[in-house]
Amino acid sequence: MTAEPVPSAESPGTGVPRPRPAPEPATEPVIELDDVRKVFDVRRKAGPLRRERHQVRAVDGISFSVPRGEIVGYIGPNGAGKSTTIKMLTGILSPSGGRIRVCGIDPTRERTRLARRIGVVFGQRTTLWWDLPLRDSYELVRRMYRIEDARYARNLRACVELLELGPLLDVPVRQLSLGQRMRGDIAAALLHDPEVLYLDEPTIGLDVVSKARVREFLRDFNAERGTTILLTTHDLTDIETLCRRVMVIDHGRVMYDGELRGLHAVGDSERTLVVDFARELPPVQVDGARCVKVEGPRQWLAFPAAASAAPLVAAVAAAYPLVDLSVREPAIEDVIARMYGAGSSTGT
Ligand SMILES: Nc1ncnc2c1ncn2[C@@H]1O[C@H](COP(=O)(O)OP(=O)(O)OP(=O)(O)O)[C@@H](O)[C@H]1O
Repeated sequence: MTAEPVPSAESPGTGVPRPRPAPEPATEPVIELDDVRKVFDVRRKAGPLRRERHQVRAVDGISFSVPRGEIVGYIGPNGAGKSTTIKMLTGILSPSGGRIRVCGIDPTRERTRLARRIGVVFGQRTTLWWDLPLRDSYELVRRMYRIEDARYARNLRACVELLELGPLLDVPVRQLSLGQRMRGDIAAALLHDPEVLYLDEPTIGLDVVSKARVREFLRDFNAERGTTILLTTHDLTDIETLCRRVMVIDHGRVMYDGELRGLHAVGDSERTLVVDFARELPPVQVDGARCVKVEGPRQWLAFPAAASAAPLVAAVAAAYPLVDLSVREPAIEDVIARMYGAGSSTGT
């Protein structure tokens, strides 16, 4: 955030300097929700000729704030209320109650003004023009947002370089692979320099290499530009790589708000060390882990997700003929299920 210099001021007619307003703190919230609710009225069949009205509380009293520059993981089971929250944050849906401010703007009242300050990427849908080459889609984005030439050229150059889009610029969107299209979509959302970026499942369906590339780009972009990011995902590695803070939503309420490590501790979840030995061995015995599966020379060792893998790797390597290893994260659904088993909590 750029702090504007505060001009000195005098009280009218007195000549006595008025106290200056305090400068905004560096951690000024850029997203603020206070007791936000969204109720949908739906009609459902109650007989051959009868329909009854019914209310769905998609978001049921959510309050949180996100300081500028933070990346927050916004996770939860299907139907938890994540997309509804994001739609309200963009102004697509208006809340049934409560207060929302994004960059100080009420999204419902000033949706168009807000659109210039936010970017949105939906992993399951493209915002690009299917039959146009990427370059032409970006040109349309430039006109829609009325981005000045110099700024557009600078941002396009940065996105093309960092997302490796150069060879793809003249390819019609429909001919791009899912990973290429996703990188194209992310660039489209960033050309107008948004302060806030909403990412809804940005790595869904991508292969391991494409996922890693997208995550690396987002991490670097956030570090360089200080863009605030709200990330919805079912992939725990997205969260691990990008977010210090995670919020778990269920039934339209915040069930957890804190560090991922804390969520693991609450849910008592486990990671798995997958080890390949030089030969078949009986299930290995090491402190802090238990062997949960053996398949030929490969074994799966479960250990507490909040613990470091390093001592375990050292112990296995010292005692057994190790050839290769990898660490697998638990599925988000497993972490949340274990969290419910332990009783819900707030980590902040
Ligand atoms: N337009 C709508 N009309 C009626 N009900 C809706 C509407 N949109 C969402 N809902 C309901 O609100 C609840 C929350 O839905 P929402 O799409 O926000 O969940 P979600 O957490 O994004 O789920 P997913 O992970 O599956 O995308 C669900 O019960 C859903 O059926």
